[in-house]
Amino acid sequence: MKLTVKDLSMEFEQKVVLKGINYTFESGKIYALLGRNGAGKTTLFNCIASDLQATTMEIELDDGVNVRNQLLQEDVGYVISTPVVPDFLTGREFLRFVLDIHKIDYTKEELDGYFDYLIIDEADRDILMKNYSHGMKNKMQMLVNIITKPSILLLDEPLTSFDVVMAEQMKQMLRDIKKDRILIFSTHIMELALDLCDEVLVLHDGYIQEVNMEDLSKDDVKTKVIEMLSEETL
Ligand SMILES: Nc1ncnc2c1ncn2[C@@H]1O[C@H](COP(=O)(O)OP(=O)(O)OP(=O)(O)O)[C@@H](O)[C@H]1O
Repeated sequence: MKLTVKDLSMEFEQKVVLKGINYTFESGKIYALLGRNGAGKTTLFNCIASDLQATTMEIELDDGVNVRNQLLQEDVGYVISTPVVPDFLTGREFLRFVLDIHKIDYTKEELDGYFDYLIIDEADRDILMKNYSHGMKNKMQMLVNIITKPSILLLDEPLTSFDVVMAEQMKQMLRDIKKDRILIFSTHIMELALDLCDEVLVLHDGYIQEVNMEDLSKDDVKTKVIEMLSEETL
């Protein structure tokens, strides 16, 4: 599967944030998106997820059989660092709701299996999610995206609230699912990008540049990324 983003620009009233993004993302790889604060990483995700109307953008999704020029809502999963879950539902009610609307059959054991997988304590499964910690809300958000299997998964700094055990488990899960999905992962943690991701992309001055990592050590890549992000303009 391939997702091609062409001529993506995004201009807010006072500021041009994205000037011309052209890139083809492929399934089987995890892409790290690095950029300075305010570079436009979230804006880029919002445009791909149609949460924002880009000023200009063309899209091509090639699943190997068909090519489409529009993304459907179910094509894109979006995990944001500040998770939004319905506070008035318990974790179990929310999960049931998600499974029901996606017409996925489940037994009580399978439902508990999802919570077990995410290491959500039995005592927490039937309390309102408004009482969940930030990390627990994030887990629920991640779980929805595991269950619904969107072709494109946008992850905006998703691991920062997870404890070390959960973060490792999530990294492994992302490696496991990358074969059939396009995964784009924004982070400020360079070690995480280099550990988890197959390609490193730098968003700077409104454009994306791929970091050629061939024959480079991790330290060399880090130096290169910092140099790229420090440039006044590309
Ligand atoms: N709805 C909006 N209206 C006006 N300006 C916006 C809007 N959304 C984002 N911006 C501006 O776009 C720029 C990019 O913001 P964005 O959140 O995409 O950056 P980011 O790379 O995700 O930053 P960070 O790493 O700090 O999270 C910022 O200058 C921001 O103020």
